[in-house]
Amino acid sequence: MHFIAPSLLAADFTNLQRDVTMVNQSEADWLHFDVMDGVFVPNISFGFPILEAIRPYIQKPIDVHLMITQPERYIESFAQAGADHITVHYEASTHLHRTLQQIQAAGCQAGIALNPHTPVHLLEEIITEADIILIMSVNPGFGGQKFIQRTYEKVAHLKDLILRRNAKAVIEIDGGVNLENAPYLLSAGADVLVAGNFVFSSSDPIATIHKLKHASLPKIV
Ligand SMILES: O=C(CO)[C@H](O)[C@H](O)COP(=O)(O)O
Repeated sequence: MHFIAPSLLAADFTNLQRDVTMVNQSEADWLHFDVMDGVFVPNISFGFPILEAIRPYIQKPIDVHLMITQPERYIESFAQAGADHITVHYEASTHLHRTLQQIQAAGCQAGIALNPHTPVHLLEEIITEADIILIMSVNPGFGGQKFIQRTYEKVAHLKDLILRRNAKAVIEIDGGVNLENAPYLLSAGADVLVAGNFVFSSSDPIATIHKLKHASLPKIV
């Protein structure tokens, strides 16, 4: 069964406790937490104070996605603030092998994110060290963007690489995920679906999470 990770970026920031409670009551598996620095991506989101504020209330693992330059400078701080997983961008970390070790030494699961233009084959020498590979299915920086169709093929390539190298990494998809593309992403090999606006802008977020959680593979006729 796949995992669902609602993205806090799309929550109502004037009602964070209500939205975190909704995630607790839902079938969501993780809470996705997007950190943007205004340099690696053209937007600034939130950081340590919000993570520390929600940590006592959220009952699910917090999946921190660092869209920041030189992420290695902040690994221990995010772990101390309550992160369970820390994902850094392939494009942002010069010594990625060392950064993954740093994340795991801090007691967190270590992830690598790929921008839409970054090919999967660049992971060949590092795939066995990662716990999570996050495929960006939009250009990072903003919620509510249109899903990039080419993602399906990329997920299938990544699944092949994971199987070929006997790696343990799970495949997470982030950006524009909805009930139309979810079955095809799962069919291509996705394990975790991040969903921001599709969940938080829906009239019944708990029901929307339920539908994503029970999305089935497309039927072949
Ligand atoms: O990483 C992100 C943006 O950079 C968000 O997690 C992602 O965009 C999810 O939001 P939505 O489901 O609304 O596209």
